[in-house]
Amino acid sequence: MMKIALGNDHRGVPVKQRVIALLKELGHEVLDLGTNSPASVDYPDYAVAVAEAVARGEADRGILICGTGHGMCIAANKVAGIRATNCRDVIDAELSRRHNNANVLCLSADLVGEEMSEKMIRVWLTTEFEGGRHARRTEKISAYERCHMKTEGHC
Ligand SMILES: O=C(CO)[C@H](O)[C@H](O)[C@H](O)COP(=O)(O)O
Repeated sequence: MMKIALGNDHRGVPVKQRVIALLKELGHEVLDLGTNSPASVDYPDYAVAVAEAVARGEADRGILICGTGHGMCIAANKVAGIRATNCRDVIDAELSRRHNNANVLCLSADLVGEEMSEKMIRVWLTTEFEGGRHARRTEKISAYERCHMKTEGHC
């Protein structure tokens, strides 16, 4: 079982409640980093909070939800050690694990139904990274991070 950090903007609040119920049903621990209000917020604040929790090892994986998933994905990938992918179907979610070892799953609250989001989460949580040639590629990303990215601390 894993500890999953969750973050969302105002558009993701209802989907997040479904995601929490699913994760608990599957026996995972949830670290809910907000928001839990319909008031408008800025997605980078939640993307970075979740990404840093995963990068620091405070959570095993992260799930982020905004209107499209794009903003969350762009922001989360600014944190060293994060491989966030914005997925729209089950194959997408599976390949993001098998080939990319994705540790943050970004979801669209507006463009993907809750049933599909649940299916993607089930697959994403249970699919292993294949390693091999894919590990060589993710290691190149890690090498870039080590050379060019700050690994801790905010500006
Ligand atoms: O980040 C996004 C787009 O890439 C998300 O869809 C946001 O949820 C969206 O931009 C928020 O927009 P709003 O009009 O302020 O609700």
